[in-house]
Amino acid sequence: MDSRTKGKTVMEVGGDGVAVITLINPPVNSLSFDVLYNLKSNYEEALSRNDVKAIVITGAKGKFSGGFDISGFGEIQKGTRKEPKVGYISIDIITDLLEAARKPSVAAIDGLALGGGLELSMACHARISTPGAQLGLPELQLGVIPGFGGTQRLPRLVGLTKALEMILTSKPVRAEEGHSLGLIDAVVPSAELLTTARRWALDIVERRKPWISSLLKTDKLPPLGEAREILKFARGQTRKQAPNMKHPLMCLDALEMGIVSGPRAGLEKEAEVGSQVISLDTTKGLIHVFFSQRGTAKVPGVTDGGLVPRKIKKVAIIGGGLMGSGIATALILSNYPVILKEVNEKFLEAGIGRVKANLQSRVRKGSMSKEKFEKTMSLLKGSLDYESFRDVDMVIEAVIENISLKQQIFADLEKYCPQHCILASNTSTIDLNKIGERTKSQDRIVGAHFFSPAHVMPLLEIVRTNHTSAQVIVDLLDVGKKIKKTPVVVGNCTGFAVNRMFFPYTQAAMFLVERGADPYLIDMAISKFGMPMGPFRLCDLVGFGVAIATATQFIENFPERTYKSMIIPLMQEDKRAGEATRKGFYLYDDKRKAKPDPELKKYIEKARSISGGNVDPKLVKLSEKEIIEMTFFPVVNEACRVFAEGIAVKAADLDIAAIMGMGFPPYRGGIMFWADSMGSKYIYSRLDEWSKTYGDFFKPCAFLAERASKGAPLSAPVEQARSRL
Ligand SMILES: CCCCCCCCCCC[C@H](O)CC(=O)SCCNC(=O)CCNC(=O)[C@H](O)C(C)(C)COP(=O)(O)OP(=O)(O)OC[C@H]1O[C@@H](n2cnc3c(N)ncnc32)[C@H](O)[C@@H]1OP(=O)(O)O
Ligand SMILES: NC(=O)c1ccc[n+]([C@@H]2O[C@H](COP(=O)([O-])OP(=O)(O)OC[C@H]3O[C@@H](n4cnc5c(N)ncnc54)[C@H](O)[C@@H]3O)[C@@H](O)[C@H]2O)c1
Repeated sequence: MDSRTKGKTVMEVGGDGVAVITLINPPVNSLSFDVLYNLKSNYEEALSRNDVKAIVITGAKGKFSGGFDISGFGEIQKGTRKEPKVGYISIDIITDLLEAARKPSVAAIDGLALGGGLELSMACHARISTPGAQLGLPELQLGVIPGFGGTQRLPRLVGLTKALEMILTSKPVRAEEGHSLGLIDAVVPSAELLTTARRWALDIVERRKPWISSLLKTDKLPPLGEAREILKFARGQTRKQAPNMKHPLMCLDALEMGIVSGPRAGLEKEAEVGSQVISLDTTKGLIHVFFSQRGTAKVPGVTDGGLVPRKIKKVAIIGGGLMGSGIATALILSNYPVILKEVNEKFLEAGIGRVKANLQSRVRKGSMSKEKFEKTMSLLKGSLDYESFRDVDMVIEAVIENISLKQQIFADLEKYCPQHCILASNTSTIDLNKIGERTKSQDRIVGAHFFSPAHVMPLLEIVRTNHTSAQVIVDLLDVGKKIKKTPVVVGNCTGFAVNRMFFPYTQAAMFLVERGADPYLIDMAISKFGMPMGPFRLCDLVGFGVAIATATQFIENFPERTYKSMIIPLMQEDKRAGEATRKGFYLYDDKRKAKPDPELKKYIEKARSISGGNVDPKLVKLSEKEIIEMTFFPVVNEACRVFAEGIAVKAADLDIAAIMGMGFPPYRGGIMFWADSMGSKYIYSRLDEWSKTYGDFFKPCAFLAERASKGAPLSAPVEQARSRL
């Protein structure tokens, strides 16, 4: 393959008169422009050759195609590639050349056909798939729309309601479901895929099988009035679920056009909208997230050294509380045998009970069978001592946040566990060097910081000290992948990346409220911005005990930039400690529904009198934009410090950490990406102004000041920022 080109197709014509065109672009045979243009020329050749009666399209190495090459969107966004004529690929190539051809085509789908891959197959005249293959249109998840005819062909193949479900949720279906939906014509074992597809194609030629153009099908479409009602409902739901995004509604416009005015008009609308969405900010953010998420597992100096992850056959967890039970659940769900250690029978039973409850909730929701439940639970064994730790490959400590207890446990682990065993801690704040102080095993000590609930939250912060070996990090990255977490490797410091970046967020909110802002308006503005909830609702959810413990760590470690508000401690004194006590910043009813509490004012006033601050008329009347800036720019400031200190290797890792650890809206691209969309100069100037009025809590850090002075993006690596001078 030419090193300048990205992928290709190859065509082989058999003695049976079938031309097999294979998509080749490892690792997922994505449809780059090179692949698409090659496909076009192979197709033209096949149509012009007298020895070709029919065509089969397939993908190399067990994968049909993962869709359009996503990096192509980036090239168009950056202007490094000229956009093809609108509709050139979807109408000129896929519809007029391929679907409308005089010779029939069959898609032979192995493994997966996603996005443009599935769309290409839907333009063929039949689809044969291997069992379990993933079929879907996940484009909305990337901020784009199905742009190779998917908005028109999918509803015609599976019906409008199912097509809407597949497109709006971005969730794929398996081949077997695809078969029952009418998306797939036959499911056959991998070894029979090509022969079946060839035979099917010849059967179409010989009229033994129907020659179906998906675009011309109407039998699965509801009557117009009903279709309009279905689309209206879908629009309403979309507005509610994705209020800050335009592209899902634009996608519905294309779908509707096809149903109301016919598939050709629908294709034209899809092409027009497809081209428009590429330049939306939300699309840029989501595409950045796609690549950044895959980039977190690439750690310079660690994963580029050829190290192979060792096999982790058995894991032990110490502490079966909230976190330990969640971590155990995540591990057994991915088939790791787990030993759970607790202090006594009662706590052990409670810990195992929590794991059971986590799994039972899946059984209740129908996502786990009873058999699978029993099998998964059988991987968990309880223990009250370390005897069974003699053959474990990894231990994750998740006992209460107490330094001397953790130090004792690690000293014990060194005695009982084999030499190769990884010694991990789930501590949220304690210095890992201190935890391992009483051992000689510093090279195998690492942080495995899960987020609560650990079996649900997607992020795993892997915390390395200066002594942690690269092998241990590679091993933990592999475990993270197997338990379906996105791992982010960070350095050792108070709060690591996520808690450290987001601590100022709650602090800023407390500051604003003490100076007269309305807490409920702050929560509302932040929810509208796209966070799952505002800072006050979050404090209630986490509980004031945890909030105070975390604040104490930050006050001790970063006193110069911590705002010491008394609101939470004052409420805690009155035994209102958040949602668990049904009272915090909000009041909670039996169904855990939150409502504002007029009594909150009393605590705010008392805290204000303790801090000596006054109500500031400007802060009483903050606009939503100002609320967002005053709460998130301090987060950006701290993220800059984390980046400058090398706690995170790449700014994109902080983007993923913010999205997956804190629920920062992915369509804003993550904290650093979002900050760069506003510019370092602007953020610096706002923080600088507030720090002069309100104190050092807002003071921009040296890194931010430097980048602002150069007009350099915050996310640029140091070298790149210099070169912009
Ligand atoms: C006229 C208008 C403008 C013109 C533009 C042209 C028109 C454009 C119209 C677009 C039409 C089309 O409808 C749009 C699309 O098809 S968008 C793509 C849709 N597909 C997806 O969203 C799938 C994305 N990929 C995945 O979900 C997964 O990668 C997977 C395929 C399920 C495989 O998962 P897994 O095995 O876990 O592997 P990884 O996720 O780690 O991926 C491995 C590497 O492959 C890279 N990758 C994957 N998919 C793509 C892709 N579609 N494009 C480019 N690269 C892809 C991924 O980044 C990994 O790379 P690294 O190894 O380097 O990390
Ligand atoms: N709660 C969170 O949201 C959260 C999030 C991330 C990390 N963490 C960290 O995870 C750790 C555990 O937190 P948690 O919320 O699960 O606490 P928890 O109080 O719910 O559970 C701790 C468990 O450890 C057990 N334990 C204590 N000493 C033990 C010993 N010697 N051997 C075995 N078990 C022992 C206790 O009996 C208790 O069941 C802490 O370090 C915490 O900072 C907590």
